[in-house]
Amino acid sequence: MNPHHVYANNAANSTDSSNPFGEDLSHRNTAQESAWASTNADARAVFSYRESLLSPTVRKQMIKSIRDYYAVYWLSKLLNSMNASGEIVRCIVDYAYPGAGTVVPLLLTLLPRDWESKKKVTSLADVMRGVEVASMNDRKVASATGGEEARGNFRIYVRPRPMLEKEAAAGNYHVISCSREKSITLHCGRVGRSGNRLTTEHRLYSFDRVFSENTDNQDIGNSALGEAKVMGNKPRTVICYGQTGTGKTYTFSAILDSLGSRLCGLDAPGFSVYLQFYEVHGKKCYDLMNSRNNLRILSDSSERVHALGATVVDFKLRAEAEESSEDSFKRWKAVLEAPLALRSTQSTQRNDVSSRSHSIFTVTLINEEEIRLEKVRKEEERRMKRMEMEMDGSVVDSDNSFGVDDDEDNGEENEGEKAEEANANVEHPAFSVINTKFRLVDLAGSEQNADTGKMAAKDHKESADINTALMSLKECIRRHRSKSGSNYRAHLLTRILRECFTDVNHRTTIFATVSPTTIDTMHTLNTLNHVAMMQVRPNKKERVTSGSGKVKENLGGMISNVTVEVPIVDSGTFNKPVSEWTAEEVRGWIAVANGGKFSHIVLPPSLRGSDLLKLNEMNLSSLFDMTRAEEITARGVGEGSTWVISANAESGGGGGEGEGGGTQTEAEVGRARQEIGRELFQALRIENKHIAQKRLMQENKDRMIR
Ligand SMILES: Nc1ncnc2c1ncn2[C@@H]1O[C@H](COP(=O)(O)OP(=O)(O)OP(=O)(O)O)[C@@H](O)[C@H]1O
Repeated sequence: MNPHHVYANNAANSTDSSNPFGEDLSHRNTAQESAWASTNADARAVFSYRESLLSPTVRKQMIKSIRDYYAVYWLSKLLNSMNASGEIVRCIVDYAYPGAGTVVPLLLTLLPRDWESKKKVTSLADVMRGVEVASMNDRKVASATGGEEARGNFRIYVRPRPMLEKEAAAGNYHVISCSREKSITLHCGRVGRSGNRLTTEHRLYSFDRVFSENTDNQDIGNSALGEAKVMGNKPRTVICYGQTGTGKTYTFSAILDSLGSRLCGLDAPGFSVYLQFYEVHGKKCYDLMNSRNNLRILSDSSERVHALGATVVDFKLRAEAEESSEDSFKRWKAVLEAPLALRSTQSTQRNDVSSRSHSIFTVTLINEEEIRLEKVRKEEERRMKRMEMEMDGSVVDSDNSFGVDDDEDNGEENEGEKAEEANANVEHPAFSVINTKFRLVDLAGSEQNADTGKMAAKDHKESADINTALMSLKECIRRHRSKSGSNYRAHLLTRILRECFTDVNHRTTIFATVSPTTIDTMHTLNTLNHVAMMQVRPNKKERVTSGSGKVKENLGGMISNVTVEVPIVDSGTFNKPVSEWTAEEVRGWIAVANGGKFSHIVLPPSLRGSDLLKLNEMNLSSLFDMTRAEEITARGVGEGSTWVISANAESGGGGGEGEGGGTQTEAEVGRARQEIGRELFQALRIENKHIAQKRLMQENKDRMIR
């Protein structure tokens, strides 16, 4: 047996946590991560993203890739605007990035000169195309989102929070950036299964509004409440949505303060303000204004939803004539202090004070005169009805119009009491005459199993309930947007928010909060993808070209997706003969040679250039003599320390790495192996010849100068 083959099998069975790059990979080897790596595709993705933070080599390349993306983005914009000649651009680029990174080769692809010899960088040319698509679509979206009608009654705002101190201390770096108040770019990096290449994806999304990390709370409050004096003249719901620990409650509190300060500064004699505050926890509903009393959610005959028995606090705008707006605001804070403290929270792995429920706060602003008139009208209606019934000789019924009681979990109640309470609610001005209604919702955060590792079974169930509620909400919004009917009855939360999907006059703003850090890339991706789907499509027919040349369906607000493959090991300049390459240089070359064709191959860590040259085509093929089953087993044990090859990945499938691919017969795998061995053999010789030529030219040049 070939000695290298023996090594391959040893490597596959090794439990050594070091990898060919000499890094500490202990973080890869926990039992859970091994399980993730071989079973759950989603968890595997989290693992790859984490790797782009934890491995110093990957981290360096990831940061460089983000920097290069922006350099290319702005330089391509500059190019477009100044109509510069190739030579000028080359000078600018050389000055700004002297021989560094991928920027220069990227921009060189723009220049007609040398175009033919740059053919091997086709994927880089694709990157440029992607960037152009991004800037083009940016303009399209800006104009398409202009009309009020076209935008529908949902608005999507995105608020990234700043990086927390503990995150920075743990070595996190930024993977998002916001520009021009409308767009946000998320940079995702995923390490390929071989450990040789990093795929960086730069996803540019456009929304109604994107705040910067430094936006202050007052700005947030103003955006949530609108420009109107108090809170707009249309009923409105603001929903804080996002991953756990990203600032939903922080944003919710900011909006509450802004609302309070607006109301307290109001000089509106004859108006009353009514407050309700309750939370949905699992299938139950609790009154936060009154010691967490159990509430029932009922729908009336016109399908309006009411929290039966919820305390309605009459907040006097000016308790006394001489009360200042500052004192009024203090009163506002005092009224809300107890309910805020009563919310279900828990310390979790991601947030010391994590909300475990969905809090719903409602403010109703009512003109007392209208209430008086409404009462008169109602009394008159009742009197007429009674008279009609007396004339018919039928029984007089109460005007309890509540028809549906869907929450079976809340137990039986005395019917008389229920009717009485229902009447009380119906009669309450907050539900009969509404001049302006503003509802603020702080959703519980979405979580993934990776975040809930230390939770008890009960907490996992709670977390699953939260995710179910959020899924229902997303589905309702998606259906509403695609006009395919509403299914708000699916969950208590969506029943409460029914008007958002059924009332054409109701305005809903989603504040999607996201984390800026590497470790949360997967979450941020999910949040942005979900809110992008909630956003009205700027143009239904619009398609987006990704950097890899694939056409993808536009995700509502998402407008561009650029994918760049980055070798993890720096290739250096390759100006010494192959026979002199160190093991590190061999890996560097493997990662980039033939446009990355061999990048998924993992070679024995100590294989030097001289060793490689000794192998013929057959010997090179046998380096990868592993069946698919072995390959999968090998993934669990310190990824990157095994030799793997997937015929799928190598035959141009692109997505072969880490995806598992389709089933292959042994003969197919064998053929693929032979093919790659032959190509590798030839590529090595061509590279050797090329280096020798370069050397000769350089020597001639030096001689001429002398
Ligand atoms: N924009 C911001 N500026 C400064 N700090 C912030 C910001 N957003 C959030 N934070 C901080 O981040 C932490 C988590 O915020 P918060 O509790 O609001 O998250 P959450 O999304 O409500 O989490 P959960 O879903 O678990 O309840 C808090 O310490 C908060 O002070």
